[in-house]
Amino acid sequence: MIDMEWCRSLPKIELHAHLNGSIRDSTLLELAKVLGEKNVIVFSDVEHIILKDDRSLQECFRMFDLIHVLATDHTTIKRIAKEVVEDFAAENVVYLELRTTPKKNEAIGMSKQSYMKAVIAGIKSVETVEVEFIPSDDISKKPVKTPTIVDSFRTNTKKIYVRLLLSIDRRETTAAAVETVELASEMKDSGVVGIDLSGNPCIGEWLTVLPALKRARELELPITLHCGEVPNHKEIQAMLEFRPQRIGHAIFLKEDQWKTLRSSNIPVEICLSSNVQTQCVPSYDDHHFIDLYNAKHPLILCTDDPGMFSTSLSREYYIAAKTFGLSKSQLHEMAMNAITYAFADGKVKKALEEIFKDYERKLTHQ
Ligand SMILES: CNc1ncnc2c1ncn2[C@@H]1O[C@H](COP(=O)(O)O)[C@@H](O)[C@H]1O
Ligand SMILES: [Zn+2]
Repeated sequence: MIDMEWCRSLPKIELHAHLNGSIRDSTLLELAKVLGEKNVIVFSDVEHIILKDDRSLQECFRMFDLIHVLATDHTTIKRIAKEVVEDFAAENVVYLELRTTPKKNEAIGMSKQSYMKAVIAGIKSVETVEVEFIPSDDISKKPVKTPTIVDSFRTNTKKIYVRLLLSIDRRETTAAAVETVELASEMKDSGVVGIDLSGNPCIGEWLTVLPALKRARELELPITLHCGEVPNHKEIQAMLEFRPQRIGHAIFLKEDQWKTLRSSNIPVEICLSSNVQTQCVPSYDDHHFIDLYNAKHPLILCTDDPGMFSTSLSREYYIAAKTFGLSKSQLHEMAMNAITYAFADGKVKKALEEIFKDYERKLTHQ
């Protein structure tokens, strides 16, 4: 029988998770309390908003504006990055491609660079699990031999690979978007593996961000786009023609756009809870996951915003199993296939394949 425990024990690959959408409620409440005491916000109003379930898509973006008020400074960003990695690792996520929008805030001396430095400091300060983040310098500094990821699984100590995507917010100007892309390129040796386009899909124009995405392509940075979260067919068309390495969501595609997607083989990051809770998809049963799955289209189960939608990657696998009647071996295969679509290099992918092989070996010996 497939239960949550089984889904948790399965090694998993997360390719679509936003840092500020992955914050624990308890941390948000704690941050809100501090700002409430300083009279920056009214705690009781904010408490109610944080604990609310089932937000519409537009309510989500209002919530993100609030989160960005609560989690502004470097210290808080560092703390959040640490907790988010620990939480994913606790779900047996063995490779996490975490995305975040580098933010500038002159009032507190924050630049896009210093924001990212705080994120990286957070990842490096994780305590509950071994983090493989920037292998070359990290490992050479370690005095004792670190176990390989396969060793870790044999002894049940955990290890997680973490890589970063820098997000462009659709509200940003072309210049700000280009700045993010240039920063991503500078940070290729610091764990950044690609670019994401996200933000409120009702705001911003494709042509505003296109120069930045073209620049990313010139710099050989893989790209993933939030595509079709709202029925903007002209934009969906332009995005598909751009041929990104991956897309997220892919909800409101017209018949001919489905055909284009299918023949393009662009992998789709599927976020079941996110799509249903925001009412972009009426129910799990109606989700396009199953059409893509049956058509053997490349897809990856992801959380989007586990904090915002009170979910986890294990739970997303469980929902897929329950809704679409998938077997253990189908879930296992889907989790393993995600390796192919990660933006990490070949060496990391090989190590991840080993983890899955080892997991299989363990299963057959049980
Ligand atoms: C629900 N579906 C979604 N659609 C589009 N963009 C989303 C999103 N969920 C999150 N984001 C994007 O991620 C930011 C929060 O994380 P970071 O501050 O970058 O770490 C949001 O402000 C939004 O731009
Ligand atoms: Zn997203």
